[in-house]
Amino acid sequence: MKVIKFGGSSLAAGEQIKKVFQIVCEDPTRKIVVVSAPGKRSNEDQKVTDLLIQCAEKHFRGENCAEIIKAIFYRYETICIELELPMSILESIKEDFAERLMAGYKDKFSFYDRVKACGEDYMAQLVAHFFQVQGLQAAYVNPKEAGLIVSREPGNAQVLPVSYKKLSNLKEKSGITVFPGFFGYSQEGEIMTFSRSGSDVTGAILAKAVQADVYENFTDVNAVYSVNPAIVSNPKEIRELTYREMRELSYGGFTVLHDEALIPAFSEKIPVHIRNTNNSSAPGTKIVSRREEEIGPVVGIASDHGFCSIYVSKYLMNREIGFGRKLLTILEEFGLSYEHSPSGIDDISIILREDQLTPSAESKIIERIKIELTADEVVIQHHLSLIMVVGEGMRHNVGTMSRASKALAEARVNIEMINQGSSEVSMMFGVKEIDEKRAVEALYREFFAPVPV
Ligand SMILES: Nc1ncnc2c1ncn2[C@@H]1O[C@H](COP(=O)(O)OP(=O)(O)O)[C@@H](O)[C@H]1O
Ligand SMILES: N[C@@H](CC(=O)OP(=O)(O)O)C(=O)O
Repeated sequence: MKVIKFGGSSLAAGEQIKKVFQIVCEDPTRKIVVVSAPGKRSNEDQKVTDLLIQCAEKHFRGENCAEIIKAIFYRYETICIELELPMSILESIKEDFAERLMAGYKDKFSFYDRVKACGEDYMAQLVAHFFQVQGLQAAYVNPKEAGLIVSREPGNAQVLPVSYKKLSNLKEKSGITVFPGFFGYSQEGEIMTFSRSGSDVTGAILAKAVQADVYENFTDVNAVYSVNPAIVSNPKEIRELTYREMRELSYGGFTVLHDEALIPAFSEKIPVHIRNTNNSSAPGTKIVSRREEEIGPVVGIASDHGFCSIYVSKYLMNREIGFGRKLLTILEEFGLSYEHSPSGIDDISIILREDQLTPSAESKIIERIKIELTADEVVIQHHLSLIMVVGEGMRHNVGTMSRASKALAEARVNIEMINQGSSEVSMMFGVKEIDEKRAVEALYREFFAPVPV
């Protein structure tokens, strides 16, 4: 049995949904279909999820949402027209939406989640209906009814282990199950979404629950490329990656797959196959435990911006028991999560996403570190990008770090910090945001091919 997930780009318009139908019909083992909300039809377009977020925020502020609601339903109406579906299906969806806006809520973020989840929920209902009209035995299944129970963390939910047993019953269902991605229900019965792009996570959870032979993730690219195609044009396609490599790369900025989507698949050793809805004959990229082909030392270079670093130095820091714990406790008390913490004898840097910090929190943090830890120096550096150079081959290959740093030096990129994961599968370079593109191009040139700059 295969679990097959289609991203927003594969569901943006009727034309795309017809391709989805063809793909599902091509293989009778494709039994569970996870869908996202309609994505962008062009670069200028908006994702339905983004429209829903704007709507929820406006409604929460007590502003008039008529225009934005119109824009949301225009997307579904267009799809119904393109698929020749009866407009009556939209009526029940519109009623449901009005109820969701009006019903009470515990807090702002759980209200947002209830609205955000509509994108996937309505898409799954339309897709199931379309499949039925085409003569396929198909049914929409709601995550609550199926037992997808998640933690009560609005916008950042995690699946609870209790879900798997109940979800495994989906295996027994006849016909095609059409399942909305991106959200589950808390134990109290509230809708909670995963973090953005979380339909990938739903697909992986279902693949684990039903012990699928493969989790197919259909998107709009022929493969996972060795570098983001928005940075380097026509980059090399990757045929096979290990779970570990893909997790590092997704975390590092390969938005093609959510980094948390690898965890359920990895624990059950279910291969993940990234494929293109617009070119289903392309071989795609397989993500597996062990790679047949020896590539490397580097398989991919990912990058992301929007980081800052808190640099703390104190003479004899290495001898002070509990220094790191106390520092992290201060950050914890401000509700901050951190990404990396490269350290030296007398100094340590904590790297975090800067959108978590406000200017006032920033000055309070600096003050507390200076006073409570009697630090000699505390400096926050903003606008950093992190570049992850990833490959299993780096573990038994000498000189990769020196090749990377030489390439960066030749491109006149100053390395702000370096960190090598203990697994030796990745190296991280912190650079200024303005240098990110140049740095990635230089590393790509060094490890893969010449890049016209
Ligand atoms: N290394 C990479 N390989 C392939 N695609 C990448 C990579 N890095 C970023 N992407 C982007 O990921 C996009 C696909 O992910 P996403 O937009 O979330 O698709 P979907 O709508 O199918 O969920 C691609 O169109 C591409 O722009
Ligand atoms: N629609 C949600 C969840 C998702 O997975 O979308 P996509 O498959 O388009 O990345 C979002 O935009 O975050």
